Amino acid sequence: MAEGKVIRAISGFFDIYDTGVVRRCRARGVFKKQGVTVLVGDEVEYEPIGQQEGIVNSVKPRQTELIRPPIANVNHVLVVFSYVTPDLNLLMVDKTIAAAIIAGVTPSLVLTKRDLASLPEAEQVVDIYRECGLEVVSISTKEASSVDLVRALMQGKTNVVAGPSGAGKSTLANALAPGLALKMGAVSEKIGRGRQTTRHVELFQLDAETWLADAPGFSQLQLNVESRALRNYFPDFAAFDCPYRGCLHMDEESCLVKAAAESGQLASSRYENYRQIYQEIREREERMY
Ligand SMILES: Nc1nc2c(ncn2[C@@H]2O[C@H](COP(=O)(O)OP(=O)(O)OP(=O)(O)O)[C@@H](O)[C@H]2O)c(=O)[nH]1
Ligand SMILES: [Zn+2]
Repeated sequence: MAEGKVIRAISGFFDIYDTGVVRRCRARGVFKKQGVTVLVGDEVEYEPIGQQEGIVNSVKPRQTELIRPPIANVNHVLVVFSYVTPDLNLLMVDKTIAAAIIAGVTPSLVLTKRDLASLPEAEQVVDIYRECGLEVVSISTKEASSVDLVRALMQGKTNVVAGPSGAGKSTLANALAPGLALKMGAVSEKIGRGRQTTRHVELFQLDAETWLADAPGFSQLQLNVESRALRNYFPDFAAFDCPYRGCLHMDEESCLVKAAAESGQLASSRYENYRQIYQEIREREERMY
């Protein structure tokens, strides 16, 4: 039995990559009955048929599974935001980082348009997220040295890019892999400003161990978490050991996270954004029950 990786799914067929060769495969007939799904990113066992085809026999257990975009085994999210045009929105940055951690995927922060940003402001943001334990790069997408920094972050991982429109995601993809960006560019032109639904996730190989998922129309990961669990996905809060173990870091008198934000030991934006995201999830929960 051979093993490979699903890099594309097209109307009932799965393109399986195995040591330099891509085969168009079908899934075993019983998959449907057994409720087995095959996702892009899945590691599978397959039975080769001739040189170019095969049958997928089994799907290996997934490390991670993103729901939107539907993709398996991504282990790294490049969270791409620009300093300016559009202006950096730290609430959105914090949401995206939390969403990645909730999905079990490591986030790294890529701050673009460094050439247009003011230096002290830029350094402050970099510091906030390094304090959270993230890898942070501050780049000008058009400089080769910047692209090398990002490439180093991605090395050996299965990567997906998340970030708002205009942050420089396509420009970055173009610099990383010219062939890929051509495809991405063509797509975004066709779909214009509208929400697209027809194109599928696809994995592109950057080198032997490095993959980049192209998920058209995707910019924001979903926050699949209960309000009371949100605190577990702000790793920088763990340094402050609130006496009340169930502390939600909201309005508890003895909260050390809140105190740290007030004294400047913790970035106040991180704490304010936590509160905001907590409230948003609470409101969603209240509407549900
Ligand atoms: N000055 C400067 N401009 C940049 C940089 N990176 C990207 N840009 C420009 O910013 C604009 C938006 O870049 P895109 O790569 O299209 O952004 P995107 O995130 O792919 O946007 P969507 O396709 O809408 O999701 C383009 O005009 C780029 O040339 C940078 O580091 N510095
Ligand atoms: Zn607390």
